[in-house]
Amino acid sequence: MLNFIATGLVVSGVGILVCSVFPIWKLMALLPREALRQSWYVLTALIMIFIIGYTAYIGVFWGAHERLANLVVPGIFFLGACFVLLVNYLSLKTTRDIQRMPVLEQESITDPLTELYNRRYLDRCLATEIDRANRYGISLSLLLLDIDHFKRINDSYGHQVGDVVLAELAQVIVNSVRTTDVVTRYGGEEIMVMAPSTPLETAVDLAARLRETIERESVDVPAKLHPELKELRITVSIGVASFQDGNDHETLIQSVDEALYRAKRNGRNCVSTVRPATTQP
Ligand SMILES: Nc1nc2c(ncn2[C@@H]2O[C@H](COP(=O)(O)OP(=O)(O)OP(=O)(O)O)[C@@H](O)[C@H]2O)c(=O)[nH]1
Repeated sequence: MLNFIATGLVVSGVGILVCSVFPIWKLMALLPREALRQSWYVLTALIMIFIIGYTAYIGVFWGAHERLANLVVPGIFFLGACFVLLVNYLSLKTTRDIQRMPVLEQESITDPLTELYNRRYLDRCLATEIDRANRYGISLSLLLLDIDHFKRINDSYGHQVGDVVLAELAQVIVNSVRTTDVVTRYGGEEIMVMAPSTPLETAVDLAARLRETIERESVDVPAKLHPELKELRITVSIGVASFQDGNDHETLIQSVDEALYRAKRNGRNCVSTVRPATTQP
């Protein structure tokens, strides 16, 4: 009976060691060429030597396990094999997690529909830019765009068409601003552009240019979403606000929100600031 148990432990150990090679193969496929591969080849070679050693042990000590104490070595063999499997599996999992980290980080700051940055990212960037503006006296402006009567588009053509409109609008905006500007999906159909080193007048010009471009360009609607509707035209209202000494995050956001509200109140499809000046189409 004890011989049977000892053989069972060692044979199971061999099986576990064989299995422990698979995580290494998978892990090596994930690693960049030659990076650390040598070490994993050495580990694989050691596992092969262990397997030979385990097998030799069975042959040499066949039928020699008559006392309970004789099970200590087969027991250690078995647990050693479990240890190797666990270490290899955890190494594979850790490597996968590390490789996924940049993807997860990107996903956590990206809006999936528009592929713009999300509000979390804006808050982070805005805090940094406000610090910079405060310290070095650099200008900083925000533009808040809101699609006019977007509810009507959703109600008339469906939410999927609304989603297409949002995604295309996002691309138009991204293609129209500087690469240093940060474009984010701020809310449902609101898009915020943070323009560092941009004074109010320049930001208002940018907003006017964006408004015109959006009014001029039509949104292509895929036939499968709405067979009769090939293209759709939209307009946006834009609020603009700039950083002034002593402004904090909340005040700046409140100002741009207020400016957008003014633009809506002034009849939509226009640009407005918290100051009285308003540019009409
Ligand atoms: N398709 C789609 N619609 C959205 C999304 N997020 C918000 N909305 C819709 O946006 C609409 C916003 O409606 P309102 O706040 O009444 O604004 P509006 O109709 O654009 O009117 P004004 O802003 O006053 O010109 C609602 O119908 C929301 O359901 C989205 O991700 N996809």
